[in-house]
Amino acid sequence: MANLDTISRTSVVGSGYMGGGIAHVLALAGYPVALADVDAATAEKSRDRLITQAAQYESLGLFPADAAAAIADKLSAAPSIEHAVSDADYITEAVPEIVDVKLETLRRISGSARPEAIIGTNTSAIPIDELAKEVHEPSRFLGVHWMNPATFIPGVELIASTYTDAETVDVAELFVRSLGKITARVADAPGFVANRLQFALYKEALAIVEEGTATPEQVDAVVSNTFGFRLALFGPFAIGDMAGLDVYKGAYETLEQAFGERFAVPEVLTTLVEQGRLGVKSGRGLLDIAESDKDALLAYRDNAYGRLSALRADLGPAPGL
Ligand SMILES: NC(=O)C1=CN([C@@H]2O[C@H](COP(=O)(O)OP(=O)(O)OC[C@H]3O[C@@H](n4cnc5c(N)ncnc54)[C@H](O)[C@@H]3O)[C@@H](O)[C@H]2O)C=CC1
Ligand SMILES: O=C(O)[C@@H](O)C(=O)[C@H](O)[C@@H](O)CO
Repeated sequence: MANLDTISRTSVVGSGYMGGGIAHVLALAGYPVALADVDAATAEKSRDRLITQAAQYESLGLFPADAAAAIADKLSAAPSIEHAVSDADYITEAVPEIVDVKLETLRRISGSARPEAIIGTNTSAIPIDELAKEVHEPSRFLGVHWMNPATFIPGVELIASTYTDAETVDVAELFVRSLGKITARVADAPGFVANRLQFALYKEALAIVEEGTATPEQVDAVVSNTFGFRLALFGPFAIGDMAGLDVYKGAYETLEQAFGERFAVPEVLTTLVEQGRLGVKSGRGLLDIAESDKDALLAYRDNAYGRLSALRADLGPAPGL
């Protein structure tokens, strides 16, 4: 049975944007965090930066009282990668998204870490199987994809490679959840789920701008105030089931006429509509939402959207955007 008894000391290799945020979360949870970077001086500067940032977050009420002192107590700057990982039980790799840099770093990490130490790479899109080839004892290696900024985004993707031991995934999931994060296990495909979808959207948004349909500012306003607003609370399939898959099918037919194969009506959608599985309005859609939950779900939705609108009104517009 997976448990956290085996994790007491952690290390973050690559103490930049993501590694720094992950180090904040680990330190706030009470774990010693050994920071490593390109050299000792950079690791030391990162430690200073993270303590200063923690004090700022604390003053803003984003971190608990005394967070900066607690983080200062837990963060250390290691003289080397090898030194940082030598006695760590859980190691985060967060060096730049350059395959050769990651492979070399993972070779160094896994060559110096204890064989039972778990190593999680924060890669955005590189298949874990590809990175595993340079990892000594790859059964303890997996993708642990935190989102930017790691401190405040709740979701973390967990990606096992062909070599990852099931126990490793279980312990990593238990650990990341114990840090207050929401984990999702996904298969080892390039971009996993988050970036595969995020970058598909981004490319279509660029096409909209390039063809003159909207400016970048208009695209951002539409997305953040329409379906992006909904995505803060529900995923695309829940949203589709609440909208009505017959409506989705009709919209795809229009888009297919305009844009061709790229927007062809998905076969699964045609099948569901033919079966009368339109979503909440017909009892079932792509998801198995129980009929008995329908009213409560829609009531939850309306309340959540109303409260999210109030929060956004309270926050006001983002400066400069
Ligand atoms: N920035 C983002 O929005 C997100 C990035 N990621 C992924 O996280 C990883 C890190 O990205 P960022 O934090 O944005 O990069 P970053 O550039 O902010 O930080 C990378 C850190 O690694 C250090 N570094 C570079 N080469 C090194 C080496 N050979 N050994 C040790 N340290 C080295 C750098 O000095 C820097 O401190 C990448 O794989 C990236 O794709 C994942 C989610 C979001
Ligand atoms: O957006 C995020 O935080 C993650 O999905 C990422 O990995 C980033 O997109 C990164 O790839 C570039 O910011």
